Amino acid sequence: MIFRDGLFQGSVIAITGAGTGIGRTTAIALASLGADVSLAGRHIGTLQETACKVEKLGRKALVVPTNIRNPEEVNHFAEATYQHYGKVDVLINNAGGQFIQNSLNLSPNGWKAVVDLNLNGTFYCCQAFGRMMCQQGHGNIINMSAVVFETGSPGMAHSAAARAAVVNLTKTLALELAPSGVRVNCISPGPIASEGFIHELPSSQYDETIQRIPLGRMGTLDEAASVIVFLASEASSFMNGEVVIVDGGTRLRGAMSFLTD
Ligand SMILES: CCCCC/C=C/C(=O)SCCNC(=O)CCNC(=O)[C@H](O)C(C)(C)COP(=O)(O)OP(=O)(O)OC[C@H]1O[C@@H](n2cnc3c(N)ncnc32)[C@H](O)[C@@H]1OP(=O)(O)O
Ligand SMILES: NC(=O)C1=CN([C@@H]2O[C@H](COP(=O)(O)OP(=O)(O)OC[C@H]3O[C@@H](n4cnc5c(N)ncnc54)[C@H](OP(=O)(O)O)[C@@H]3O)[C@@H](O)[C@H]2O)C=CC1
Repeated sequence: MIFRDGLFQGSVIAITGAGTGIGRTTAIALASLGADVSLAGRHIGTLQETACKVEKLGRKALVVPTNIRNPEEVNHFAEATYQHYGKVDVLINNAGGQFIQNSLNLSPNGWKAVVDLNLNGTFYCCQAFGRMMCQQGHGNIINMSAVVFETGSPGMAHSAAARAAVVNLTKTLALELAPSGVRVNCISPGPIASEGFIHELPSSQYDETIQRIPLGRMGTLDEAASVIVFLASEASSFMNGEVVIVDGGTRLRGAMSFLTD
């Protein structure tokens, strides 16, 4: 990490999807820079593994198993975090995902599950933590989109639509919450070599995906996490309602299809 030691000393940071991939890497990076963290996700086992790593760095970690598709569980995540730490400086809405399917074959429930996760879940978290941040008079929310928000993406209609909505939600919240001292930004990654992405990507598409990335490789977990760390830090203090694209230039080549037939 190129950030200075102790950058987040005294900060409390809540992260969703913190048991794996970009969320886990970000939580550990922030803890290594001094932050105490509150970790959410559905699976307690992976969250506890992240918590162990955070505690080995000498920082505190609260584990709150949460399905962000459920607004009551999200409210509990926010309340438990505030009760435990007394404040939250930054919320990172990292949890998300989808499955690849042709639009015409998507079931209503499949569409709903992905929109619920990526858009509604993000909104519930923004609302629950945003209320508390506005009361405390400061805060910083970082949402997760995906580069497909801009290009569209065959095989990802549900996710691309939800990610575009997250960008718009970010802008509206940036305007609504700014007078209360809360800023809201968004990161939009392209292909990042997380286990989740590699697992979801049909193996027959691996080589083609790499070829489509102008930098000739997928981004690393650290390369996604370091942009989130920047947005979480005061180095970005005059950024609000912004979308930071981290895709090695992938979007410049247009929409990427994930369909195999
Ligand atoms: C240019 C680069 C762009 C990169 C863009 C983004 C990349 C990434 O996001 S990388 C992160 C990768 N990680 C994931 O995507 C997580 C893996 N996905 C999932 O865990 C799931 O797909 C889910 C979380 C999105 C939803 O699963 P789940 O909670 O288990 O869903 P339900 O059991 O509630 O089922 C609801 C509904 O959805 C249908 N469904 C679920 N998974 C699939 C599937 N793999 N294929 C087809 N359909 C699926 C399921 O059948 C249900 O529908 P009905 O059967 O009609 O009830
Ligand atoms: N890797 C990439 O190329 C890109 C990734 N992204 C996005 O970045 C984020 C992190 O992805 P990445 O690290 O790659 O992949 P992962 O699959 O490792 O991360 C997804 C995380 O979301 C959590 N999650 C899923 N559903 C829920 C839910 N209902 N409630 C709470 N948590 C949930 C998962 O934990 P659990 O299963 O325990 O709930 C998991 O930790 C995701 O939003 C992803 O869509 C965006 C663009 C590109």
